[in-house]
Amino acid sequence: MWIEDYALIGDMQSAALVGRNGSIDWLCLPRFDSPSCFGALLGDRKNGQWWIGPSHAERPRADRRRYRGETLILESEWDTPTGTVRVIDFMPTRHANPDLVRIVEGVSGTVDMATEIRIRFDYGRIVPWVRRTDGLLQAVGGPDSVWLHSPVPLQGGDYAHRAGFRVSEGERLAFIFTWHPSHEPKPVEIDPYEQLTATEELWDEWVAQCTYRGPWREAVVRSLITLKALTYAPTGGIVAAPTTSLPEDLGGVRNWDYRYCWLRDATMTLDALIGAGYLDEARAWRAWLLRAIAGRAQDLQIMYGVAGERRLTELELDWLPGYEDSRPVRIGNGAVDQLQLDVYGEVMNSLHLSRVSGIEPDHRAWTIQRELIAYVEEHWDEPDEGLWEVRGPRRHFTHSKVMCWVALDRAVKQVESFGKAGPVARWKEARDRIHAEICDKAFDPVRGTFTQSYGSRELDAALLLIPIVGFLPPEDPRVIGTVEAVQRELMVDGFVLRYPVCADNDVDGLPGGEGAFLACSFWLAEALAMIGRKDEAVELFERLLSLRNDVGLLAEEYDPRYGRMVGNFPQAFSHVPLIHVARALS
Ligand SMILES: OC[C@H]1O[C@H](O[C@H]2O[C@H](CO)[C@@H](O)[C@H](O)[C@H]2O)[C@H](O)[C@@H](O)[C@@H]1O
Repeated sequence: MWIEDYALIGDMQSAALVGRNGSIDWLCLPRFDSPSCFGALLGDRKNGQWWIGPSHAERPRADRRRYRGETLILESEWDTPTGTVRVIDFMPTRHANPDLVRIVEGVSGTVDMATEIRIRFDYGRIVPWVRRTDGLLQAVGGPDSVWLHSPVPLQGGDYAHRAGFRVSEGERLAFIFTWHPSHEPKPVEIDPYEQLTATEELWDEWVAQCTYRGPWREAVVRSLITLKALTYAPTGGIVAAPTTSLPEDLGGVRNWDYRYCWLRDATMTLDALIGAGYLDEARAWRAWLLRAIAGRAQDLQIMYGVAGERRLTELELDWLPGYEDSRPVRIGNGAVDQLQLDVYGEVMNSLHLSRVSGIEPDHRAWTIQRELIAYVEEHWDEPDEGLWEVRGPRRHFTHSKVMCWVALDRAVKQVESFGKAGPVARWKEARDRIHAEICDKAFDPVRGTFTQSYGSRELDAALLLIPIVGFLPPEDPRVIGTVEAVQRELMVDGFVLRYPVCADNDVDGLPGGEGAFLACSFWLAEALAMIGRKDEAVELFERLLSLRNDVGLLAEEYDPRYGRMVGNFPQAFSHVPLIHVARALS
């Protein structure tokens, strides 16, 4: 199954990937970052999978797939020689325990169906004990337990459970899969049809708040729903993606765990949500942020767990072969210990935007912001790992310095526009010093472009953010020169690489290549619009929209070598700039 063959369902605490053939290949419970109980995505069906589909052929692909209206309820339909059948997949809003519901619905004629379920806890490693209790199937392994309500009798064998059944026009059969801690009593069973209605209403109400009215509404709304699905409702934290180790380089080692809250990705997500009218999410995220980073500014991390956890130790799961043999499969993320100075700018910018959008002030926020600014004043001139989280040596990344400028600039604006207290003259002086140093050390006057780091020749697509964050005005020749250099040197088949990745260029300290980074391609569209080249911007934007899969989802990257999406999926970092560009071009 290609990455673009998957659709997302979720309950804003975790999410599942459903394949085009009706197979659920990824689900971690009870949280996004819990061990998987369906892990076939990173191995095979023996690592956990639940398939439902017509049995006239070997696991046929659905003929049609869509989300029901503007919701996260997935409908897959198969036309078979004897009739048409629909499978409705969704995860109801969480009550006591997480549920996954699969309703098989006869659309016309009569269709022979089959199902096969293999529950494997702990990322495919634990084969549970399975027993029948009160007409349900219960699987237990360590801390995890699952109860499965099946409307048809299941037969066990070869460590799986299977059934063949028939569904006729107008008939509905509901399967309910409920996870709960294994030491607790049997969970209360939900009514799947009531939950279907409730889930639909929930999404309808949420989407009704969207303020975007431009020509790309369908793409914007689907992206917003995806971002909402990546929000961990109990805390307000936002994960970068619901998957780990979907490779950036098919068969390669660039496989990372994205089931955490990056300050960078989350602040950008929040800005997109605020821009579309979603202020409650902004309030919840600000509260999450203040709890997560509470303490000393020097202890700030660039990412946290969904509840603000700080220890995200990176481990390799050697029993999983990885997606299309892309090893290693990693959980945790070593980048947690990196110095990435840009996050200070992103956090300051986001809190500034919240205030500009009318979100009521939180007195604790300014105290923390002042601590962050003090840190920036002391450390902005240090080398760091940068927003691309390079695993090579630290450098003076231009983007990091620009974002330190942003941090101070927004602090000054907080004082000047909102009457906050602070040493504004000192901050202005530091801000201007950083500006001057960047223009002096990161600009190549011969090629007329900013470069990735001080003194380097490499380009970096993050430089496209220079006009977007207001470091220089769009009409500045240095901005135009940088945009044109990115177009000349970083574009492959109409999309943008984040920086040159090739054998003789070890920018990131990792072997192998990678695809075009979708966020960067959107940034180029936004920068083109800003410098007045709107037709080119629209053309690039439309090209990017055409990469979305049949249900409107984007991974982190697109690899023109294979014409496939690569990297974790769906990725907030790709959907966020889609929303920004649609708004900018509208
Ligand atoms: O390229 C190496 C790094 O790749 C990952 O980082 C990328 O994803 C992050 C989450 O979306 C994003 O914030 C960052 O800008 C991207 O470069 C990975 O998480 C890192 O561990 C890895 O070093």
